[in-house]
Amino acid sequence: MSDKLFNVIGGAQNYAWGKHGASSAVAQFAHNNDPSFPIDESKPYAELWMGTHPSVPTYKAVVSTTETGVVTKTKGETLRSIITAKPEENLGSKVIAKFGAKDEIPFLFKVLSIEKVLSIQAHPDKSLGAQLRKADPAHYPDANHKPEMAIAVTDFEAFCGFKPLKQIDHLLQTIPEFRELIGEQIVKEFHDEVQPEKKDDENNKKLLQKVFGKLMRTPEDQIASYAEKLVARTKSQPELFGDVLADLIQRLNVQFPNDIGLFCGCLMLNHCNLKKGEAIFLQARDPHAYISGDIMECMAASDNVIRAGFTPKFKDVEVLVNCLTYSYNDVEQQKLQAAKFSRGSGAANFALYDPPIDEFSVLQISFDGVSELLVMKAQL
Ligand SMILES: NNC(=O)[C@@H](O)[C@H](O)[C@H](O)COP(=O)(O)O
Ligand SMILES: [Zn+2]
Repeated sequence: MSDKLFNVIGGAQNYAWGKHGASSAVAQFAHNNDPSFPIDESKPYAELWMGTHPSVPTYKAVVSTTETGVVTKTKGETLRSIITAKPEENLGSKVIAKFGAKDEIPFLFKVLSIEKVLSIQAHPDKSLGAQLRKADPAHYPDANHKPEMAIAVTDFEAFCGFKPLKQIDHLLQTIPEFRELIGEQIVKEFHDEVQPEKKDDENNKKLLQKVFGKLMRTPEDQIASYAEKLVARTKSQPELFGDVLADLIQRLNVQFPNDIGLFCGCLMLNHCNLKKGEAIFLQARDPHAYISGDIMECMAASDNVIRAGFTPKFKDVEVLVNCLTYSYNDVEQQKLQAAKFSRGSGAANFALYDPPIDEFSVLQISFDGVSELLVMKAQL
């Protein structure tokens, strides 16, 4: 086998929101790849990283077979050191010229297995990534942007992007707790001035930022008391929300009681459901939060996350409120359709997930359920 095609051993992240033990796709994939990977039923296995990001090294697997024919794998050198040793050979001059690095691949590839909702978050673009890294290196581990794509491996749900403005206006008009938190003046301004039919309109985005900013700057104790009333209303007047939204608020309230995410996520962001094989693409500065399911995720090589709700981790509310795109769209527009792969042939089925960025595309190769491979390449 070519020395350029080799098996790697990725690294797992045990974030609290991950599925536990062997129910986690992360634990299954890691153990299937490396039988010495221990699975502890009491532990969450949230992410499996494969890439050259220094936060979680990936290793070349050293495969050996014992006299009795048992295949064992041990960690060899890191993928980062292999690339650094021969950058031209391993990355190619075009990738080096395009992305400027000689010690890393331009993307990071992950498996995520989600039991509890992830943080309401966004990721910086390149200029903000560099600023955050310089200003706050403790919370921002690199200077890169982090556009990302999620491909559903099982049924998957997520918040992605702001709801259509008409839906937000309707919720502001009909849900007292939401209306009172935002305040009559902004609610009226939004209702009178917003023009939902206008796509990508600057004034619409300013009005949306006013609503979101007012909400996100509300003191936590005030949020908690309003959230308690909101959850009670989903039970006393579910018709105001619709069954799906009422259920979602109740379900996430169990995970993060009286959290601001019940307002900024459930009432302002699109609730997106993906079937296996469907995908969403999140530009830098798009608000999102993954809710449940197993996915393959590919992103630019970064771990910069700007959080503001549904999380015990560091929240950077002002940075988030000031950086978002405030684009708004319906759920279907958020999905990324797989394209035909013209160079594919033979018995396999090919699906190309090709987002509008340079760092990666993802090619899914499946052999009628026998096995599926996901291959990435930097677009040049
Ligand atoms: N949208 N998904 C991602 O960005 C993942 O790659 C991140 O690693 C997770 O969002 C991190 O989530 P927490 O900050 O632990 O809530
Ligand atoms: Zn994200």
